Amino acid sequence: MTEYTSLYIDKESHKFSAAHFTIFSATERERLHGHNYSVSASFLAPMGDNGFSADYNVYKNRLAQLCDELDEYMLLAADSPYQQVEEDGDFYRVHFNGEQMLFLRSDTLLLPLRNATVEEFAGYLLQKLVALSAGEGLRQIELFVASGPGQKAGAVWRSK
Ligand SMILES: Nc1nc2c(c(=O)[nH]1)N=C([C@H](O)[C@H](O)COP(=O)(O)OP(=O)(O)OP(=O)(O)O)CN2
Repeated sequence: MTEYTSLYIDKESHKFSAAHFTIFSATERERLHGHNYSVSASFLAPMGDNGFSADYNVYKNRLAQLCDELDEYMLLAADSPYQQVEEDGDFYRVHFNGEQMLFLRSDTLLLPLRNATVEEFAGYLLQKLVALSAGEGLRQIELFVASGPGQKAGAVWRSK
């Protein structure tokens, strides 16, 4: 039977600062604001004969890379059922409940998400982490995104 060990990466440096607003319904959304988001993850990896499972520095570097990709952007959900986003020259024009908002495209990431929430960010980053970690024998990865101390959401991937 394969022995598995869990590795936890929860570093203060794994964070990104971003602007967003959560959409609650067709008519309710938050005002634009920002967070210092933190990203952490756990990995279920096969234990090797010499008491070593997998180099956690590899996963630290991947998490840092994923955080960098989102750092200092306005994060917009492309797949919201309640808002429409169109390109308008240098801007994204966002339509929500009769309002229009303009965001500089160079400052904005239009992400394939239904909402700009910690649960959607966690799923998005997890997908990327799984792709980067393919073929490494991992059994499970759980990734968490926190919008502040004590409030976070996670997404889980399990190997088939
Ligand atoms: N399920 C979710 N609920 C909420 C999310 C989310 O991403 N997923 N996000 C928000 C807000 O955007 C915000 O991130 C949290 O707001 P709030 O907790 O009110 O404010 P603070 O982060 O400043 O926390 P304090 O406890 O007030 O310090 C809301 N819900």
